[in-house]
Amino acid sequence: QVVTEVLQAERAIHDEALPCDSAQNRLLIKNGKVVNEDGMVDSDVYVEDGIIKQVGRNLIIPGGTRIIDARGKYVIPGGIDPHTHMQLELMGAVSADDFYQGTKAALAGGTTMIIDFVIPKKNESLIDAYVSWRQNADEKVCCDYALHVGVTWWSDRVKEEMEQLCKEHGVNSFKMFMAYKDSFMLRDFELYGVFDKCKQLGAIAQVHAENGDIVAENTKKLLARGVTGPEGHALSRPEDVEAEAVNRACVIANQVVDAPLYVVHVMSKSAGDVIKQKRGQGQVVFGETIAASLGTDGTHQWNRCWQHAAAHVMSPPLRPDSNTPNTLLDLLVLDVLQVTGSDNCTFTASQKSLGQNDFSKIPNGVNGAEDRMSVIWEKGVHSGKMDPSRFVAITSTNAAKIFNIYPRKGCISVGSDADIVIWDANKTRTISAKTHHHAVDFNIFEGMECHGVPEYVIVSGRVCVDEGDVKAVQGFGRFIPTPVFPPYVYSMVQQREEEKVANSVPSAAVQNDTGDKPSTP
Ligand SMILES: C[C@@H](CNC(N)=O)C(=O)O
Ligand SMILES: [Zn+2]
Ligand SMILES: [Zn+2]
Ligand SMILES: [Zn+2]
Repeated sequence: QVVTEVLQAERAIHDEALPCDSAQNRLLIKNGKVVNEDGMVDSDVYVEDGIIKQVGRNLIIPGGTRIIDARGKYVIPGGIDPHTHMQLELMGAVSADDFYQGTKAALAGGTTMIIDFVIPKKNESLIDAYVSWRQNADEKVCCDYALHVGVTWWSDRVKEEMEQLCKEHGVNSFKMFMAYKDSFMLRDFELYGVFDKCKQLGAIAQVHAENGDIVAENTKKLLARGVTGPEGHALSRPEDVEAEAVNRACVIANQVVDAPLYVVHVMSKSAGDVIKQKRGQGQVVFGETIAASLGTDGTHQWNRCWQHAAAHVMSPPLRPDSNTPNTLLDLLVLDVLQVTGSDNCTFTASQKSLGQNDFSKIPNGVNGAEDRMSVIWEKGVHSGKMDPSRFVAITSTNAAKIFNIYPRKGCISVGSDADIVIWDANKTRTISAKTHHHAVDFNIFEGMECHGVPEYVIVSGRVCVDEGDVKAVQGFGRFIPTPVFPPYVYSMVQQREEEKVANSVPSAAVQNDTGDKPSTP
């Protein structure tokens, strides 16, 4: 009851905050090339009251409409970043990008919606954690957002709260950690129970896939041998420690009988190969990789500058194999992986120094929310590996479909929210901590020149990046509920269930005339 009142009160405050004077209200985007995941067309887009009202040529529009000339530019759906950690308390620090600065940075890069993670402490109520995340986010976000919820412990109460979150609070996805032993990690039998509950609820089960026991043992051994630097982090959790957990999560999800699975931050070829194999066997499993794994690699963890190396520490680690970025891009082209996020979880140099003498104490996380789309355009589209439609699919549409907010989000079509980016493919920008909008003094893509720059970023019809100038409005973003049973995820699962029922002829019916029992298969 209290929770509902808090949320209702917030929503009321929030809705007042949505200024919509007429000048902001009507927009016509002319002469652009509209790109959706299924194709591109030269077309104009008319927006009113935050909604796309018309798409086509020679549109009839009312006076007082602001006109943006998108000649020579792409008009794409606003990016959706399904993996952020704004102001997350982790390993003794709070991530530096809060919901204001982090979403401002996201906007600057062309992302118009984030999905952040509520991460309850062990034995903490999931609902209480959710309420505090909402209170932190609602008053600060500059773009729309949704929430995944972490399941960091397991009990009947957790089961009930998962159900409540799905039925009353617009949550349809839960993240389980197979690493972070002694803090968030769940055991296999617990994963089995959570996956089963997710399936009953029509929710998406997400996993952070690393073998937490092996990481813990390797860490002890490395520290005992005097390896305390950031390189120890990468050495403690090599690729096959990730791939093993991906495989185990898939096996458990399969044994739960077709529980859909979403593997977050796939960081290696080995993990990608497991997903390729499981999808090839017909398992409903989705793979997400992140800007960091596409734009840089793990060699930096051996950098002689401690701060430089520590700034690249995240989990699963960036891989020292310099072919990894290209391999993961190829998996995105092949639809082995479907989604790109940022896993934006930034810590300043002084926060990273908590692990000065012990790599296992370096707060895990890197930046990515601002640079995700430009990095992927440069590495994916400008390089000729994928076309603009595939870029839209992996940076926006697929996340919208998986988390069941499509076509409200993730496409340029009549009736969709007016979350639109006018994208200049010919313009370049050089990424730097000196110019980025993050709250940290380091950027893992420092010096990288990217083709693909957002010229305008429009959120619910409001121009929040205007000819490159970021005009973010604190608290303007809204919480977007994500409904259960996304067709993109569950239609195949439900079809198989029906088939199974239809084909499971009752045993009595097959009893032959001698009356003996049919032999069991
Ligand atoms: C805690 C969070 C961010 N940190 C990271 N990926 O290293 C995660 O594991 O996704
Ligand atoms: Zn994770
Ligand atoms: Zn340095
Ligand atoms: Zn994460």
